Amino acid sequence: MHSLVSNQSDNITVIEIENELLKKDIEPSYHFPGIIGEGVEMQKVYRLMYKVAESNSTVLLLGETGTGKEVVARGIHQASNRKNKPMIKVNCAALPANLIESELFGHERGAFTGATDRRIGKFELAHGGTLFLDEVGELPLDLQVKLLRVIQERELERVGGSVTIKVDVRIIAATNRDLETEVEACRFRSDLYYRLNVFPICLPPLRNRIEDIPQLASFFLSVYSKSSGIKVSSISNKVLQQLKSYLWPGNIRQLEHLIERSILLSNDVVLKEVILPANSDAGKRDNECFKNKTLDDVERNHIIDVLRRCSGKIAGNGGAADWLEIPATTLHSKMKKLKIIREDYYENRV
Ligand SMILES: Nc1ncnc2c1ncn2[C@@H]1O[C@H](COP(=O)(O)OP(=O)(O)OP(=O)(O)O)[C@@H](O)[C@H]1O
Repeated sequence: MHSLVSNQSDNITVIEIENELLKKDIEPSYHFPGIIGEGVEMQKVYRLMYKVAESNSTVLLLGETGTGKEVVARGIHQASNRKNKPMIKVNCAALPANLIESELFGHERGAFTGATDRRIGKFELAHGGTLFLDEVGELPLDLQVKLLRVIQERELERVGGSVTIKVDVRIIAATNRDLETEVEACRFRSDLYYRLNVFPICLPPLRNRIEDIPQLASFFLSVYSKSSGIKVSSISNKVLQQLKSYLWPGNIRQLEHLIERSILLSNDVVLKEVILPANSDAGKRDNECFKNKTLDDVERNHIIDVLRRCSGKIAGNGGAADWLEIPATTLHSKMKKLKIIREDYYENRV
């Protein structure tokens, strides 16, 4: 009897492996509305977005400034079951340290001088939806502790309040810092880093996806031609060549602004001239955030997170396999392959 069961599960595994191989041959190309770029680097990003969107897992978006982290955060939110609830954005770098706490968690009337009314914080506003923590690497250390608690417990108290409020929020965080370096330098708490780094997605710099430049440039051309009322409908080959050989330290944002400016200066329906600054060494840096982030790393982190949320339950109703929508046998083989052991996901909470 025992060998029959194990043979059956072996057969299932073989069929699944064959299916996986077949799927690889017909890997679909993904598309997210409003996100331009069909090249191979963005296909990798879309694939990860697609895989994570419908889960509740925390996503960490990494990439240089202007690479589209906010655009991707919105894409994930729109593709999730939370799309009819708000996505609330907090820019952790834009607020003075003393205001971020009440911005995130809200405050009660009289909590501090100037708190003349009760204020609902962004966590509560995002209830049922998504909270986008932009520039999370800039968060002061004392607030990192408070954020960690809300992420772990999904509950908070408003500043000056004593009532505990439960929140159902999906977190997407973004940073252009190398958080591992920040952790080593003791500027970012390692426990918060591990909580956020559940499903990292690295956005490629524009210089690594030059195949997308013509499409992005035409997209911005049509947007800004329309909004400015100046008819410029195509781009000369010479300009396209220039755009492709530039290193784009400011990434897509820089390309967008360049096209906007060039339209205003153009007096032809074909864009024949753009004024690009000289390439600097800053743009030549390798994209650090790709370091040690293979698809296996991403998959491993995601499985561990799901296992934690399912309190270590693998099979059956409410188990991790159920959540991941794969057979328990597949999950077992993935765990074996990715060397996931009980200690990775079973926490002894005090
Ligand atoms: N794939 C894309 N398709 C269309 N527009 C894009 C894309 N990626 C980025 N953009 C545009 O480029 C600009 C910068 O994008 P975004 O703000 O998402 O970048 P970011 O990585 O969050 O930047 P920062 O780190 O500076 O906050 C925005 O105007 C956005 O609309």
